[in-house]
Amino acid sequence: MGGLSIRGLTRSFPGQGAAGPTLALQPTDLDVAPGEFVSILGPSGCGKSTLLRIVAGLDRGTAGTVRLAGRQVTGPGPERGMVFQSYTLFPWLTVEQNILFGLRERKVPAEEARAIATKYIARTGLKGFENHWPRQLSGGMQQRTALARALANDPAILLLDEPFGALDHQTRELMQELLLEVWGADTPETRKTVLFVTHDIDEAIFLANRVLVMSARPGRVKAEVEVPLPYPRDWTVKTTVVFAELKARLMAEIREEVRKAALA
Ligand SMILES: Nc1ncnc2c1ncn2[C@@H]1O[C@H](COP(=O)(O)OP(=O)(O)OP(=O)(O)O)[C@@H](O)[C@H]1O
Repeated sequence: MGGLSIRGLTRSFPGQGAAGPTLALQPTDLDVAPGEFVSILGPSGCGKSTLLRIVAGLDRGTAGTVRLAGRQVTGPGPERGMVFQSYTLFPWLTVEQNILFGLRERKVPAEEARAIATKYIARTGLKGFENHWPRQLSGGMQQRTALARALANDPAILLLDEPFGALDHQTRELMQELLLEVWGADTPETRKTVLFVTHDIDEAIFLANRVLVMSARPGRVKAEVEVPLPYPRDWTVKTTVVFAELKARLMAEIREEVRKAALA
């Protein structure tokens, strides 16, 4: 699946009134290998969402390049699947229709589209809820549907911006396990590349091959930590010494940045 290569990416937003421009992202380089799962941690306002939105093609960098599977990103495309923190299902469509949406847009034949939807409904534990409306679903179920909708398009990369941020703690932990199950259901060759933005250190470690820490604004990648825990993982890895050591390292990195952001 698609590897990501970012070179010299910056983003500044024009200021309003007397305020000068906001530099959201300092020149940033980042390589993510095909099938790699990378978490991005950083203090509020450090440019995490900006980075993800540019990779998604929903925003443009002020300078620099983003390439996915060798192709320059210039706008949104079905090879990039996104899930946001806020619930973004189409309220006038059922669970199944939401999942079918991108497939219909791409004119995938109806029978094939339905088979794909059925596969992801099963993988995300939504069987029996196909005909429910989003308003009838819990937050966790809505995010399962959003994940299934993103995966149904068979994207090269999944861009997840705090997808579990609005969920209660227990649901969030279940969703983390579900995400790893769904991601791990593919073979290592066909596994999706994932960029996962979060504020939660445990979540970042539990999910990823590699955790990046961004500096306070203007953001840049200031540290990266490999996570040497084998997959498949379940919640018990959170109780291991390796996990605790990684957490201590990342807490030290992130505390420094959160303090800088708070004093800025
Ligand atoms: N459209 C915009 N216009 C002006 N400034 C913006 C815009 N989008 C983001 N910014 C500014 O850019 C900086 C980075 O924002 P961004 O949302 O990327 O941060 P973040 O790390 O995702 O924050 P959080 O963790 O709170 O979601 C912030 O100072 C924000 O106010």
